[in-house]
Amino acid sequence: MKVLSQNTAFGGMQGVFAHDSEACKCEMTFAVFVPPQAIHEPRPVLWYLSGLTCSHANVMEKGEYRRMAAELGLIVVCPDTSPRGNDVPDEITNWQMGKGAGFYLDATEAPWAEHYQMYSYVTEELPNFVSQHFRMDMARQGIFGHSMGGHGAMTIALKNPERFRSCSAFAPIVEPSTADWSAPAFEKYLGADRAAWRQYDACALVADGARFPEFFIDQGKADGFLENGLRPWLFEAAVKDTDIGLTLRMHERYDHSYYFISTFMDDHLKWHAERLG
Ligand SMILES: N[C@@H](CCC(=O)N[C@@H](CS)C(=O)NCC(=O)O)C(=O)O
Repeated sequence: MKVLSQNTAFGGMQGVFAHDSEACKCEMTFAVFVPPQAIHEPRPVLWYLSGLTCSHANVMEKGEYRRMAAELGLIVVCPDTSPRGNDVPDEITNWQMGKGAGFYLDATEAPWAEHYQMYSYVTEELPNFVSQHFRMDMARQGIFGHSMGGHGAMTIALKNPERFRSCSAFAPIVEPSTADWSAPAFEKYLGADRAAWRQYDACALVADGARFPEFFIDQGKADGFLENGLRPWLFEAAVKDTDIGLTLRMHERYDHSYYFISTFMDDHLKWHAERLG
């Protein structure tokens, strides 16, 4: 593991690390916050998945999670949003495809499939790797994220309910297979057969029988992507006649930015801590 930076914060450690990923066939960078309690005992792990155009750094710099994570004793891991490097295909002028837009899926179509294996990377390779380096209690894992990362968190929780005890999201894309800003990417990554898209779509997963005990979603009403990209009411409708719990908070005046995320970050950390023990 390459140490890119390590800084003391709130008695714990904020680090940025890199490693060679087999799944993505490139070097991947990720951030880990280790709370002071992890010096003495393994602590619960919270995975934060970021949105389009982001790397590990956006939430680390603007998410304001460290004070509360240190207080609650939560390890927070922030992966990148796509494979990186000169060998990795991209659409340079399209921020909704390629680098920074991995959508937390395993691509099956050329030329994307060779590197864009973000589902396997985030659910298998990275957890196996980081748990060897930090004092993590892997029996207590939660997952959350923003926008494309909210989609990632919700689909990963629905597909792995035995693994995660808690899931929440800021402004998630709840039905990416029908949203303007994700359906074109799904077609390129997964091909034209929409049946293959359903495993990466929270609403479709619920319709197909996937279950997770409860979700917590915060959404700003002044978010410019609300109507065409995010549409949390679709998830509300999807879970309506199921036993899936949903706390959906719609906030006047808040937009899609990290000003919104950081405002409600403490609420999300507490939600997870209550369920992770
Ligand atoms: N580049 C897009 C905006 C993309 C965007 O808002 N990305 C969100 C995630 S979907 C984000 O977190 N951006 C990085 C940041 O705010 O630090 C645009 O010009 O409309």
